[in-house]
Amino acid sequence: MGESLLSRLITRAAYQPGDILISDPMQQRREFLAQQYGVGVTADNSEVAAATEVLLLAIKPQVFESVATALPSLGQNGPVPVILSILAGVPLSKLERAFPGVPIVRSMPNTPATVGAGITAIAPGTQVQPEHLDRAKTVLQAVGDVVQVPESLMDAVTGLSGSGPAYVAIFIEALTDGGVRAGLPRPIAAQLALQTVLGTATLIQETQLHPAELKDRVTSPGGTTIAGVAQLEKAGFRSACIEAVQAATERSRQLGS
Ligand SMILES: NC(=O)C1=CN([C@@H]2O[C@H](COP(=O)(O)OP(=O)(O)OC[C@H]3O[C@@H](n4cnc5c(N)ncnc54)[C@H](O)[C@@H]3O)[C@@H](O)[C@H]2O)C=CC1
Ligand SMILES: O=C(O)[C@@H]1CCC=N1
Repeated sequence: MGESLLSRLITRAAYQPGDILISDPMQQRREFLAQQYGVGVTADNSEVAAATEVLLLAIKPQVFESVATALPSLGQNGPVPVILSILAGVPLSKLERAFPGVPIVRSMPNTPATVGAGITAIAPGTQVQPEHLDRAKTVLQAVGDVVQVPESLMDAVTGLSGSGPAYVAIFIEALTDGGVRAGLPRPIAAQLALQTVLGTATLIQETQLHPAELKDRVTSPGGTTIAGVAQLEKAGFRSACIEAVQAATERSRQLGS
């Protein structure tokens, strides 16, 4: 996810590669990132503690405690940076205990950020002033839309839009398989499935139609669509989507505890 944000930030010239320093313990990753994006790299997390504007935390929640404990105090020799955390589940209370007095913005982006079509929810911590929030938004708006939510809703956001690209990808893959089963060559089925999802999302976005209204317009009496819809309902498609978001939300809560 860190690389998704990085690639778009550089493409949009929100930051110059020379102004970015990335710390990663894997040599292969460091070499790849330096070569691909021209950014500075280090294996020493404490070097990123010298960040002056934004310190993006993009590690796994499971290693947060050990990484945070090993970092020196932030802003020792200059301005205190805003910490922008994208960690699933890790609450502001835990982040603020690890970095006392530091402005922290908890956020949940998603992978369409890579192509500037992401959506990120943010929740500011207790030390965050309007200028800190602006700084965080500048980073995140370079990769898509930004919405602010109460922190209590961040796990639900993680279950929906954070994890959602995987659900949609499975749907596209499954539609493609359906086309293949119905006799279409796979490349054609894949193109039809992808453009159907993309086109429907764009149609709903541009017309502001309620999804149910669009469904009704496609569904001719006694026609093909209602036959397909009936099968989706029989297989519990809606329930599967609702339960998927719920399970991911609960997992997000677990990761932070
Ligand atoms: N993958 C996604 O779609 C999204 C992920 N996130 C969050 O982003 C974070 C990263 O997730 P992914 O990108 O999926 O994982 P990832 O495994 O692809 O990336 C984690 C990176 O952290 C590095 N790393 C491991 N230990 C480290 C340490 N001690 N110090 C510094 N770097 C270290 C790894 O080498 C790797 O490059 C997680 O907290 C996740 O909850 C948030 C939104 C969406
Ligand atoms: O699967 C995960 O834990 C991360 C958080 C949201 C999307 N991917």
